[in-house]
Amino acid sequence: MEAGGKLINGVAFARQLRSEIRQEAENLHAVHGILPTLAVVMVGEDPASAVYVRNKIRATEQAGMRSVSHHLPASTQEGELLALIAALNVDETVHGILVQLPLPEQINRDAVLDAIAPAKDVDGFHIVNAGLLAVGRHDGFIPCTPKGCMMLLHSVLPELAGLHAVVVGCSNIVGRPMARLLQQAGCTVTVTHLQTRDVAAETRRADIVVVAAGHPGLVRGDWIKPGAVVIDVGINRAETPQGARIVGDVAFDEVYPHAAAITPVPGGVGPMTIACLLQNTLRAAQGLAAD
Ligand SMILES: Nc1nc2c(c(=O)[nH]1)N[C@@H](CN(C=O)c1ccc(C(=O)N[C@@H](CCC(=O)O)C(=O)O)cc1)CN2
Ligand SMILES: [Mg+2]
Repeated sequence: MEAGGKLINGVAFARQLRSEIRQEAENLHAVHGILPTLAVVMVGEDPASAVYVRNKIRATEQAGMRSVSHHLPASTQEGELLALIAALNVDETVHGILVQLPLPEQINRDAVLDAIAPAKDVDGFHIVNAGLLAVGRHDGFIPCTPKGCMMLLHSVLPELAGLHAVVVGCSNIVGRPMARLLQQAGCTVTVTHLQTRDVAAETRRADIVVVAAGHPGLVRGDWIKPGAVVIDVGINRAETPQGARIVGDVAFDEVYPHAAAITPVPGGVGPMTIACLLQNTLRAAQGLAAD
């Protein structure tokens, strides 16, 4: 948290983490001759994905690691993508493989994610890594966004045991792994989803609210218990009177006065996603999944 403030600064946290990763990566290279290498695979022309992929490649190189980029056309068939992944799986110079999501609709996302060798699955989306997390084992890769959310939470709440956490949203990328991590940190966890009758009634009881719903401004001021910590994972493009902006799933101006600490969008969780990807890539190169 900023000194005396309640805004959780993901940019500053991620910058510090990236500088620590760079030192470790340089050490791995200097001492063991291993240059951590991330293969970044993108299919199609989604403009937001193109920005994220560019940022990941740049961040990898700034962290003293190597990236190899594979950009396939939107018409790519599943078999072609699976063949590329099979080649990357056996390429000993590649330690981490990332397939940017979303994929075009002719491609089965789960088939692709499960084709990545679990030891190179730095996104932590492979069913083996999801399973290891689900059963409380610490030797798999943890998905980058929930991993980053946990780091930000620990920065303002060193002890999470006994707290009540509510996770709004249950995607495989954020909500589900987030709930597992919170539970393993000792929280009592409620996960809300599209069928939840009264989401606000759940969040009002929470000490920690993590929102990953993909719905701009969903969480309002009166949904938050005074003193709760709020983590906003949403990234939504919105038209405002000031022009196009990125906004979260939390109505920030309403929630800010109630919260003890809150992540902004942009500048909260997003930068941590990329920093944690670098950390997972370093761990893959070190032959260690867990931290
Ligand atoms: N294979 C993956 N695909 C996707 C993931 C992922 O973790 N792995 N997550 C998202 C997109 N994403 C990374 O890929 C990502 C999104 C946003 C940010 C970020 O830093 N956001 C900034 C604001 C960005 C802006 O202004 O446009 C912020 O919140 O400060 C990083 C990574 C879906 N796909
Ligand atoms: Mg953010």
